[in-house]
Amino acid sequence: MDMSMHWGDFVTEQTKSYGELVLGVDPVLEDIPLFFKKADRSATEILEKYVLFLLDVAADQVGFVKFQSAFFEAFGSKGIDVLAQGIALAKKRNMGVILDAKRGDIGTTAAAYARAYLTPAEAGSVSNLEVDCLVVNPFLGPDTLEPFIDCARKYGKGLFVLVKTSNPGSGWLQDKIVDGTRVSDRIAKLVADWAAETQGKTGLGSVGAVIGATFPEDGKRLRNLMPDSVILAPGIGPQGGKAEDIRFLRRQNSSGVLVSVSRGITKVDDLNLSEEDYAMLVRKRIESFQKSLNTLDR
Ligand SMILES: O=c1ccn([C@@H]2O[C@H](COP(=O)(O)O)[C@@H](O)[C@H]2O)c(=O)[nH]1
Repeated sequence: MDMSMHWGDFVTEQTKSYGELVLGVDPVLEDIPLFFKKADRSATEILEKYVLFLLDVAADQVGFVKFQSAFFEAFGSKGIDVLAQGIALAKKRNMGVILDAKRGDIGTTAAAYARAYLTPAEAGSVSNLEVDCLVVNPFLGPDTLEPFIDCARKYGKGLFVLVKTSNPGSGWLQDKIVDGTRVSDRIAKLVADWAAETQGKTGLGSVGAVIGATFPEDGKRLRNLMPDSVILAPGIGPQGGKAEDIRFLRRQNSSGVLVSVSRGITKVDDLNLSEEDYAMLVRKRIESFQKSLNTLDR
């Protein structure tokens, strides 16, 4: 996404060309096929080859990639270097880059996170981890999200605020009623206000929400509360969500939904398969998820 673009407009454009599926990149060394593991390669060299391979294989099929920061951090500082390389390659391949780092902290620290991930070099950032969109955590309160929203206002960056997460225990706090309102609805209303304030030409705002595909009924209610937001829906595949579960997350005109799938695209049982077979399998899985999403009633 180039610097003059607005996240909501970019999402509209990319989903028209490539559909709603997002390639999730959550690399685990033990799950990487053996053909990457040449004897002279270190763990981070294997990681690098694997991540760049996935991006090359999928680049003409999907409009977005979501990197899960934790899986890179697990490799230490060299893992972060690979993340930076992956971000650079994805941008070069015209993919929108989402970083799932679930950041959130008191204002000054949030401002440092915003500099790390959402501030362009043209605005003085020296970070090589600048992405188009960041997943953020609202637990510390709305004031702590302001530095991120500022980057959305100033640089057109996108945000996904955790509203209703896909994990089985998400209801423990997110479904609780506080002052007569569910916690998730309360966050959704904040997101809706920020989205309305940051709308682009296509009507989608820069501030969106994570809603797990594993809770379709909540999704329906929450989408109504956030009509102008892009929704990121993880949870399809190993977590039990199905393509049809995202139907009610769509808006009427432009879809406004991104469906991220990580293991369901990249994880294989047979680690002995060849490079050609792995590439073919990844492409076939992407096609199959896209077909399920495209054939859902609109
Ligand atoms: O509510 C949430 C928020 C984020 N995630 C992230 O999405 C992927 C899911 O991986 P799969 O292999 O497709 O299950 C992972 O990076 C999570 O951290 C989520 O699952 N749920």
